[in-house]
Amino acid sequence: MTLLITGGEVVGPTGRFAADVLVDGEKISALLAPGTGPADSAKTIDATGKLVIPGGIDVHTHMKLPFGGTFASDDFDTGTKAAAHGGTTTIVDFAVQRTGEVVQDGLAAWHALADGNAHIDYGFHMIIGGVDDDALKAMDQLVADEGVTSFKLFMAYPGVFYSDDGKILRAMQTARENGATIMMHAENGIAIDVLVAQALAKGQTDPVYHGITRPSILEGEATHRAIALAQVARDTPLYFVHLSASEALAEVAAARATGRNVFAETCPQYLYLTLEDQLGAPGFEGAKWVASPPLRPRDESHRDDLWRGLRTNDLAIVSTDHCPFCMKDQKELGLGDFSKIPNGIGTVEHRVDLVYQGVAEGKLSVERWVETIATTPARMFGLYPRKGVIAPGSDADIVLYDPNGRTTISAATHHMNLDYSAWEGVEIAGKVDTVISRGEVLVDRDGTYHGRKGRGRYLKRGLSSYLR
Ligand SMILES: NC(=O)NCCC(=O)O
Ligand SMILES: [Zn+2]
Ligand SMILES: [Zn+2]
Repeated sequence: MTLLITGGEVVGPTGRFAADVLVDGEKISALLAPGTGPADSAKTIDATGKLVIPGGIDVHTHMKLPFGGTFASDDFDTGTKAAAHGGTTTIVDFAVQRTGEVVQDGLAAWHALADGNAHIDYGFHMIIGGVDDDALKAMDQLVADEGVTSFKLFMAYPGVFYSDDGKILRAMQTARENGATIMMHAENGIAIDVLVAQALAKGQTDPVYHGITRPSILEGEATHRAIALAQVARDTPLYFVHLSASEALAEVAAARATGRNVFAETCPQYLYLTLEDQLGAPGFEGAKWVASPPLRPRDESHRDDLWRGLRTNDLAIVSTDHCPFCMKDQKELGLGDFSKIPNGIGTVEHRVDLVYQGVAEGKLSVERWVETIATTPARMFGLYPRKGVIAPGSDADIVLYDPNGRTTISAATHHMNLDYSAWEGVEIAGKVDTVISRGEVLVDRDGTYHGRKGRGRYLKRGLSSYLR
């Protein structure tokens, strides 16, 4: 079946230009001069006045992540349907291995969660929570056979996912040999645990102390240490997830200035929200925004520095770290003890809009918007050019975006399985108009959903094509 998208402005790595897009089946078949497409297409969509962009790719989600005695409230059905509504047509989620567990069993468990349930295409990173000889061998096997080419390590969460510097170095050395990318949660978890215990001992139990006991300098220190370890491992490609702090960004920028394979993402919560305004909300309300790293102080330069980092490409990607927990029965596990609040914020449905708001406010070009939400995620994680670009031969994952539309975010209208919105009431000067996945309209102009669970396919990812 052919689909012709007419009258729009295509946005891609080479800039923005007027072109019609011809889709044949699941693939883009041609970009055409406006008005020159075939008259007999089975379906035509008028994209006049719309931006025509590659489907969003969110490379950091945690559907059903086990955390703090519960599980993230979105599964691959609800979470990927919500993603589609927000213009994301691919996610890369995190399969989990803990100390003593077999890596391949963790991957199989995530396939069991996702296969047959996802509405959009998906891949997996692998969390390595227990670095040992078997896990290091498994990394090679996942790269060679399973299409898992990126592995997340944690310098935080002692006793849960934490790896010491020796384990990190061994995993980096393994990745250096098999071509994988190491993804790092960079916070000094050992020092943070001391600060947490001291706060609780003083009766400081409100959510805001989650932020106060994870100071940004301890993200900066861990970032520096991880970069040094990667250098010792002969410049293993190193990607910092959910970077939140100026100090961490400065470390990444310094390493990149010397040509190192160091990359980083940030997330919308760090671009917009703050310790005082959200985490410091009255009573237990701040639990809605408990995530690690935490939201940073309003009057420090973190948010401005992160937007600048997105412009300079010291920050290459915006992902969500979508890890939602309902207030009822989940976040409430931390009533009276902030350290028991499950960590995570739900944003997978709003990333495309929230980053576009940066364009609307003059903080980001429309080209950088597309690069950071779709093209670079595809290149960084071995999905390009199948995904991440409007080009002949690429999957027909296409979003029409209305720069003249308006969006108001609310739990009353969102599709995530979450009993509140971390973004309640936020106004976006723009709107996702139509969402197409492999040539199929999932969300049409009036918001009707046409997708279905199980249509999403597992993506065996290649190695990064973004290395310096
Ligand atoms: N970030 C967070 O608070 N929860 C998800 C797990 C992780 O990314 O560290
Ligand atoms: Zn993390
Ligand atoms: Zn995460």
